[in-house]
Amino acid sequence: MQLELLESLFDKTCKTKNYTYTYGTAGFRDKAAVLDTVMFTTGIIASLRSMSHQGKAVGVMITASHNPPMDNGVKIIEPDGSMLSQSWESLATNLANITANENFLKSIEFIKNLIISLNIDSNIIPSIVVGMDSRESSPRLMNCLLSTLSPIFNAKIINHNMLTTPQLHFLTAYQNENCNIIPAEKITVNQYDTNFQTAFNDLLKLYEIKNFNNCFNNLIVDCANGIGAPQFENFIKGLPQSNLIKFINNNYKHPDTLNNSCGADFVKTQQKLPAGVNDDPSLLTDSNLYCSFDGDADRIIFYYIDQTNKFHLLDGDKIATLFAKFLKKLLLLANLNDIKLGIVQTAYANGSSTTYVSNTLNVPVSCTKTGVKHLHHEAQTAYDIGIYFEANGHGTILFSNNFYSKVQSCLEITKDESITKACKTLLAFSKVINQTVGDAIADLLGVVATLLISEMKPYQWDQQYTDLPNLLSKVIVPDRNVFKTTDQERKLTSPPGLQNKMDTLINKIEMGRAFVRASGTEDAVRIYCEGKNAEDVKKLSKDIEALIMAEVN
Ligand SMILES: CC(=O)N[C@H]1[C@@H](OP(=O)(O)O)O[C@H](CO)[C@@H](O)[C@@H]1O
Ligand SMILES: [Mg+2]
Repeated sequence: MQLELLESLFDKTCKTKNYTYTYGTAGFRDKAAVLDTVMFTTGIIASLRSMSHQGKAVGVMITASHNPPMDNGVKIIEPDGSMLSQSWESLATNLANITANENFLKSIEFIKNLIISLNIDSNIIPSIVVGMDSRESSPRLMNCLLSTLSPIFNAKIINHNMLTTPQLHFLTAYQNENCNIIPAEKITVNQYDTNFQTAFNDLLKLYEIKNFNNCFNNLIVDCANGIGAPQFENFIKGLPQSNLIKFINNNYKHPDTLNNSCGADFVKTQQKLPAGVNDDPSLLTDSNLYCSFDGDADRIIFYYIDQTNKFHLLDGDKIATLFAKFLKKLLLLANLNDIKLGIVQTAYANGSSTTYVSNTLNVPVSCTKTGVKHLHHEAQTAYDIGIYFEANGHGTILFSNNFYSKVQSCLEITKDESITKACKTLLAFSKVINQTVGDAIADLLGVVATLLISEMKPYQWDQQYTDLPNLLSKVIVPDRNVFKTTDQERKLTSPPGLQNKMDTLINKIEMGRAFVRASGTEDAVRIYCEGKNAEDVKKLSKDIEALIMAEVN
């Protein structure tokens, strides 16, 4: 390990100094112009992480998801495909800030100490799997990321170039799981495609479904002008009825259009159709199902329009309840009552969805802090089938070992046809889902399969419960770090006194609920409000915004 090369390698690719990086909700995110240094140090941290896992492959994805085109970011993926262990977040942040603000001897000292304290064998060769989204800055930042890997660590690098975040999560895990049978350099996105195409086709075969028109005429996919466009366009070549899928906002070769008036975040926060749908009147009918990916295709939300052209959102909460109802029915059919099914949400989940899950579906529901890493952890530890979704469409389902062994043994002993079919469906469905992370493509397959098997149209799916009117907005403040929260981010502890003032306003409106927290991905403070009446919600949101502005100015 040639750590003395650090400074000369840095000077070749990076220039940002005297800058403080923070680790946000999903890794480092900032203006692309200042990210060179943190990319450089992330390559080092990823190598050390791989070495601490005996050289197993660790993934690094360059993306800023739903953020505007001039932003970018980076996240590290654990060998099993999950997000970087939280105990390493501060190590990654410290190395970035030492390198940006002190001399290189300090960075080298930090790395050496880390190797000693974590008992890392420095003879181990790290293995790194990298990918990036379609942003203009991504290739330059990739260069910074890769710059230390060969000269310092002699690392094995698999570069998948442009692909979606969940594809990289899946392929990182896949490479580790198959390291004895498939050489790493033979692993491409084709393995991802084949895996999920086969899973989806196998599930539909169980029900002999050949025609999708019982549920929708066309599926309109808004790709946010991001990397999801080429990846999903290629993917659908292996699907039946792919002629029913129409693309909008698939202009990924023009990165300046990324997330611009389109994509999951736009549609969810604006609660309206994205750009591009109105350009072609033939796309606008009440018999279509619509969906939007975000910029790196790890989120998806659905929507439809009714006969009066009114827009109806089917967000992450609706996806979670659709899956919960479907899976619970299968568990009941198979008498698998000891498999624990539950839903994990954040405070942004619509209050109606939480009531519906607890009171109508009779399914347990947990609430965690914002950020997939928190939901994922809860789903994994609390349930055998842990369905987790953020309201914005970021989520997946985790199936435990207990789930697989119970379903498998039920399948082996039963002679009952309907129990057999329910068990086979559960197993096949679990393969359609990307269990490493939320995945727009895999979640889309899961939703379409559920609708087809349940013979449900979008408006019938929507009938599960009615969303309470709600509003998500953001305000820019001089220092968002003064906003500190407790109770899974539902209550402010700082600035002092602000929560009490908010409570007085919230208590005035019927079924009022609101909270404020600092964003972990943008330089802003988010305000969420809901209540029985849309006008009250609007007013509450404005009043809270005014409180915040009075507090910080
Ligand atoms: C309200 C909201 O949608 N917050 C998003 C957003 O986080 P913030 O910390 O709120 O900026 O980006 C995260 C990463 O994509 C996502 O996990 C999260 O749900
Ligand atoms: Mg994303």
